[in-house]
Amino acid sequence: RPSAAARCAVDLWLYESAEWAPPGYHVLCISDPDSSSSSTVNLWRGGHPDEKSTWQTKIKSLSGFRKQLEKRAKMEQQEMWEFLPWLLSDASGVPVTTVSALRGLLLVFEGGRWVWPGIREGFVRQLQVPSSDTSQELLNLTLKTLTLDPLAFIIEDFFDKPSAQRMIDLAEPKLKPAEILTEDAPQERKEELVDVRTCWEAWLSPSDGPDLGDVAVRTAALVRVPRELQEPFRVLRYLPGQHFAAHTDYYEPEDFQNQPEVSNELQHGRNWLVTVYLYLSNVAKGGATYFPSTYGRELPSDVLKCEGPSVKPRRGRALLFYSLHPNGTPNLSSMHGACKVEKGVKYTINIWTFNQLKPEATTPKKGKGHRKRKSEELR
Ligand SMILES: O=C(O)CCC(=O)C(=O)O
Ligand SMILES: [Fe+2]
Repeated sequence: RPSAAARCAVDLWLYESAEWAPPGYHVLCISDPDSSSSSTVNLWRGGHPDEKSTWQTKIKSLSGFRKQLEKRAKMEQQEMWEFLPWLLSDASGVPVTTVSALRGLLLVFEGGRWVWPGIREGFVRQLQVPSSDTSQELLNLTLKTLTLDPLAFIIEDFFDKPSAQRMIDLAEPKLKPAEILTEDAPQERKEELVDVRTCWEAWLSPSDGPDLGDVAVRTAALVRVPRELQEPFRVLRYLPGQHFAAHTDYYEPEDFQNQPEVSNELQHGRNWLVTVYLYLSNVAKGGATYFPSTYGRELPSDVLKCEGPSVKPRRGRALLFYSLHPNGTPNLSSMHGACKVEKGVKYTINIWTFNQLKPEATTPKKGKGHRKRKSEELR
């Protein structure tokens, strides 16, 4: 009989070394039941190649198996599961909802959402996503791991050149200097936020044009999180000399201390999960997106200092990175910024995806007293 590893092709799913496997991710391989109707379960806790455990079990119910798994994987009970239960999924991202789907390779994401495993720096994964809502065509994509902490991936040819130009043309008349509104942040934080970004911005919606609609569909398929959790797209334009200081895309509770609505959401575990940046233009010099604090490295004292792994703007290229760990907690290593453009003009589209919808209870019922959220301004 083939080994469990061979049967389930776990090599595509296990981290090469345990050192930087992120919290809240587990890999499973379940054999079909034998004559006594028991199945063999192999669990690689943490996605670590050397943390394997094996047991026999008669699987009777999905909830029973999930309880078993919570124990075996030593998952910590999370309050957040009330709103977004941990995810048990097959390798194509389909959640397991029946006992009969409990077989073969399965993945656990304690934060309740799919998070692409990095495996190792430079790892290349092939996948297919629908090209658009309206066609049956599939687009072949290659996900290349840039860093394991944060989990960041580069994708080439996520959209084509003519569509990049059309998206720029749509955004151009709407561009305005990017504003930073920080009235709710503590004083010292406000000072930090001055001069954070000097680029111009425009907001676009996926309904503004077919290219944007296609990109929305592709992004949702790529990150395996429904489109309803995407926010409107932000286009940024950087002229020579313009930059975006290092920051995180997830919300820091302290920036929302006077906005009970958002604070409450954060307490429920609602936050930004994943960011996809689309590079719409080639830039002759400068303008790379950089990660100064990978692998928990101390933040540079100068948030404008462009250092660490980086991604050069290139028309058609996309950068995908996670602000949250697979267990749903924010990752400070996801800090990033945009180096000053030195020559050329950089255009990007930022697509942010939340991990969950607003908890019902926190949705304001009345318009009065409902303040405009400052969220976008702080990102
Ligand atoms: O333009 C970039 O490369 C990064 C932009 C960014 O970090 C943001 O919009 O949040
Ligand atoms: Fe950002």
